[in-house]
Amino acid sequence: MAHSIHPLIDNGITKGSNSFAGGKLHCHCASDQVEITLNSNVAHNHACGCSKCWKPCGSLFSIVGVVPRDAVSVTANESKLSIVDKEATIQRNACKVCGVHLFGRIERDHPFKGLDFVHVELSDEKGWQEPQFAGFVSSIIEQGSHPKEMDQVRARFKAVGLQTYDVLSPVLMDLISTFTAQKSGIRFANL
Ligand SMILES: N[C@@H](CCC(=O)N[C@@H](CS)C(=O)NCC(=O)O)C(=O)O
Ligand SMILES: [Zn+2]
Ligand SMILES: [Zn+2]
Repeated sequence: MAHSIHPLIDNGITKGSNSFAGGKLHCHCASDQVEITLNSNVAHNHACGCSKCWKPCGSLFSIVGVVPRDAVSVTANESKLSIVDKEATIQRNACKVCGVHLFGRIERDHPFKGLDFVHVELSDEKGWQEPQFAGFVSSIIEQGSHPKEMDQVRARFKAVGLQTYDVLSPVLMDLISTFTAQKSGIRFANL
């Protein structure tokens, strides 16, 4: 298949480092780059096929992970940031000039509130957690991928050892449903 899944997947996955404690992200501008400093590695790093997550040019998927929002600071050119869609659950802060998304933040009541969504390929440092799974895989059809190519796309994730899901992984879906249940008044013993 001609299409790139994502540069961090296409040629096999490079494992991250458990001792890696963060680094800097930069947008794609040639000058006056927006710079984000992360004082943490990412968790739940994954490929996302949805239409809203930022993808590098020519790739079918985004790679996105989370960090505690307290670990995120804008350290240069903050004035170039703007929120892509203020109504979305994840408020994606993008560079107004190059379009790269620097971080996504949740302000409403949500199981992932307190975590920011980031793309570690925007960093030159090595050691970031490697992708753990692929989510929202079927969503690439909504952006024009042919339905008959989906088996091939899923096979390419399997070939590098990643499970594919059409929403999120079971761990994350269980977290979301637990939050929803607790909000409705259900109490779980021994959680
Ligand atoms: N099929 C839809 C799925 C969009 C979607 O639900 N994306 C997920 C994964 S990032 C999400 O949590 N979205 C919340 C948001 O974008 O604010 C699309 O591709 O646009
Ligand atoms: Zn930029
Ligand atoms: Zn997404």
